[in-house]
Formats: sequence, C-alpha cells, structure tokens
Amino acid sequence: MIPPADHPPILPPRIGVLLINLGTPNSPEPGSVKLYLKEFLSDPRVVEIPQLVWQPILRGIILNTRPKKSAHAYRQVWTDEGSPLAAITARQARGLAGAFGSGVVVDHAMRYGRPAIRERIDALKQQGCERILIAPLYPQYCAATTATANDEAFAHLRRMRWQPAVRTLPPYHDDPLYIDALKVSVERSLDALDFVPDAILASFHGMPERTLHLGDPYHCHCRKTARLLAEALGRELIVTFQSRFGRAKWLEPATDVTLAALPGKGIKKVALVAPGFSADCLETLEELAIRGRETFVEAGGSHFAYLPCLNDSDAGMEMLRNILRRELEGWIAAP
Ligand SMILES: C=CC1=C(C)c2cc3[nH]c(cc4nc(cc5[nH]c(cc1n2)c(C)c5CCC(=O)O)C(CCC(=O)O)=C4C)c(C)c3C=C
Ligand SMILES: [Fe+2]
Ligand SMILES: [Fe+2]
Repeated sequence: MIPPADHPPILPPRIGVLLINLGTPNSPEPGSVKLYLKEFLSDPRVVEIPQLVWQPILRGIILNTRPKKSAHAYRQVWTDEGSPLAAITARQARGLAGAFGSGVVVDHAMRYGRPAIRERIDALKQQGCERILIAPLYPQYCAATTATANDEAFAHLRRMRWQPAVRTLPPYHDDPLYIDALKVSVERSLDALDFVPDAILASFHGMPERTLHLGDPYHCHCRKTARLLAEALGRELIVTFQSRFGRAKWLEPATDVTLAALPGKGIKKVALVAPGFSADCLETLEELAIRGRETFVEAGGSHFAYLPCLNDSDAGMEMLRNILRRELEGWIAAP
C-alpha cells in the first residue's frame, strides 16, 4: 500500500538499545541542582516515606538547603563536556554505535532530568525501532535505581497504542564479563600507582538498611560483586557503603567512617574503587576522590588513590558490548 504523503517514512524494522543512568543537573548552579533534586527525591522508589509526610520536608527544608551545598560539590567535578555522569554516559552510547550491526540504534537517557527516557523512546520509535532493549546501567539491582528506570520506560509505553517489544537488561553484578572487566581495570590502575596499597576498599552507594530486610537484593549483589572481584584479584577487599542520606540507618560500614579509622589501625596507604558505578560521577569524583582523600589524610593516612570506574575504557566498553549483545540474542544474528 502506498502511504499517504504525511505518513512518516517507512523504514526497515530496527532494534533500539537504550542505556539509562541516574541523571544529573544541567548545570552546577543551585537552581539547576534544585530542579534535579526535586525530581529525584520525589520518586517514591527513592524515598519510601508517604508523600504527604515527605513533600513538606523536601520542599520546606531539603530543597532550601541542599542545592547550594550540592552545587558547590558539582562545581568541583564539572568538565568542559558538562557533568561527568552525562558526558561519560553519552560517550558509552557513542562508543556502542554500530557495535551490533546497522539495524541496531544505540541511544542513552537519564532517569531524572535530560535526555529523558520518554523522549529517547519516542526517538527510537521514530527511527523505526520495533524492539527496544532498556538497559539500566546498574550492575547491582536496586529498586531505587534499576526498578525506577524500568518503571519510567513502562509508564511511557503504557500510553502507546502501538508499543515496541521490550526487554530489560538484568543485573550483571556476578557476570564473569563484568568481574573480569573490573579486574583488568583495577589491575591497570594499581600498576600505574607509585605506591603499593596496604588495603583496597570497594565502596558501593549506600541504601537504607530496611530495604535489605524488605527483600531488595542490592546489598547481597554488592557483597557478591566484591567477593568475586576479590577472588579475581587474589587479594582481600574492604567493602563499604557511601553517600548516606537522611536520618534512617543505612548499610554499613560507612566509607567515610572506615577511611577515618584505617590509619589508626596501621593502614596508611589505600586504593579505593567504586565497582557499583558504571560511570564516574559526583559520588565518586567529589565524595570519594576529593572528600575521601581528605578524611583519610586528616586521620593520618599517607597515600591515597581513587581508581576510576569502568566508564568508556576499553575493558568497560568490551564488557558492555558483550552483555548487551547477549541480551539481543534472537533479535540480531550471532556475530
Ligand atoms: C549506584 C547506585 C545508586 C543507589 C543505590 C542510589 C541510592 C540513593 N541515592 C540517594 C540520594 C542521592 N544520590 C545522589 C547522587 C547519585 N546517586 C547515584 C547512584 C545511586 N544512588 C549516582 C550515580 C549519583 C550521582 C549523580 C551525579 O549527578 O553525578 C544525590 C545527588 C547529589 C547530592 O545532593 O548529594 C542524592 C541526593 C538516595 C536517597 C538513595 C536511596 C534511597
Ligand atoms: Fe544516590
Ligand atoms: Fe553524595
């Protein structure tokens, strides 16, 4: 049938891969940070307090104090390409262009802020994608990260008359491809140091402890990643949890408390890695690499190194290519 003139071009069916990360402000200014925090912290998957109780606290207190403090932190890590998280995620998507053949379009989106998940799903549909792999780039599953990214994609699909077929990327916390990429990356970074660390810390983003008791597998996934990475490296790792937020009890031990205590135990040289972050961001570059170092040195530490995330390194990109290709099995021909 000949399409009417205003019909969108008829394209060969394509497949879309949508990389998703958390999101970040548009600029390191308090106004932008406030908008970002408002969206992020209003997500009931992130703050599990009834909205009637939480919104007055968020709007009345947090959004009047935190944006200024966080904007100061963002300014310290901001780059010419923008926020590190945005720049690195965009590079990861660009680095995967063409990796799965000409019929597969790779794009990226953020759960909060821009590029929005809804907008990028629409863009993939416009390019003829009848099948979409939603790929939240969180190795460890967490309702506050993985589930809310998927929720947002599904909320958009819910309004479509003609939905694409979708798959979601499962957590890959114990995937040999991921563990091997981490091992290669950590070993490369350690080789480049001018000191031999007495200990290596693996710092994961924290979560309220109650989410563990409620059945969120995040804590177990983090511990398993750390165990497998320690086995691969052939040395012990000290596992810690960072970025505590709010008054509830969070997963322990805390990264900052541990860094402050280690020199007193004779551990004066440390290397710190953050395996749960697929891209360096505020929480790694400011909280760990800057403030973590200060905490450790003030407590008497002599040597500190922050080891970068997988980002768009060769090892990281090869891992992403392989885990994503596996999820596309049956949709694309084997290589
Ligand atoms: C990697 C997994 C992450 C989990 C789990 C997570 C849970 C979580 N986070 C907050 C509060 C904040 N997180 C903030 C930044 C931030 N968090 C993650 C990842 C996880 N968060 C990333 C990648 C980033 C960095 C974003 C960037 O722009 O670089 C922030 C914003 C910064 C600040 O003001 O400190 C907040 C707030 C909660 C409450 C939570 C679980 C309940
Ligand atoms: Fe966070
Ligand atoms: Fe933080």
